[in-house]
Amino acid sequence: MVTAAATFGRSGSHDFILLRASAIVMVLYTLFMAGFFLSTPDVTYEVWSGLFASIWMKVFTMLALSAVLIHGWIGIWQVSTDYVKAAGLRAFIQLVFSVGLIAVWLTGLFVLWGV
Ligand code: HEM
Repeated sequence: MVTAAATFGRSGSHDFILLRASAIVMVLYTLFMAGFFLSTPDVTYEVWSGLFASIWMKVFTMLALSAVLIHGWIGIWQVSTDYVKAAGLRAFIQLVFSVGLIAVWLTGLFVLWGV
C-alpha cells in the first residue's frame, strides 16, 4: 500500500478521524475559555495563573495544543494538496506550518511547566 509521507495518521481514514476528533477537542477548549471569560469579571494575574496551576487545566491545555498540532498538520496537508499544484511550493508551505505548529506545542509545554 502506498501512503503519503506528509500525512499524520496511518491512512486516509485514520487522518479523517484524527481531524474530526481534534476539531472536537479544540471546540471544547474554545467553549471552556469563552465560559471562563464570561463568568470571570476581573481576570487578574492571580486568577489567570491560578486557573493554569491545577493539573487538570494543564492536561486539558496540552490536549488542546496537541489537537491544534494534529488538526493543523492534517488540515494544511489536505488544503495544500488540493490547491497548491507546484510540488516545491507545497513542500515549503507544509514545512513552514509543521515547524510553526511544533513550535506552538513546545512553547505551550514550557509555559505550562513554569506555572
Ligand atoms: C491551521 C489551521 C487549520 C487548518 C489548516 C484546518 C483545516 C481543516 C480541514 C481541511 C478540515 C476538513 C474539511 C472537510 O473535510 O470538509 C477542517 C475541519 C474542521 N475544523 Fe479545521 N483547520 C484549522 C484550524 C481549526 C481551528 C482552530 C478550529 C476550531 C477551534 C477548527 C475546527 C474545525 C471543525 C469543527 C471542522 C469540521 C470537522 C467535521 O467536519 O466534523 N479548525 N479543518
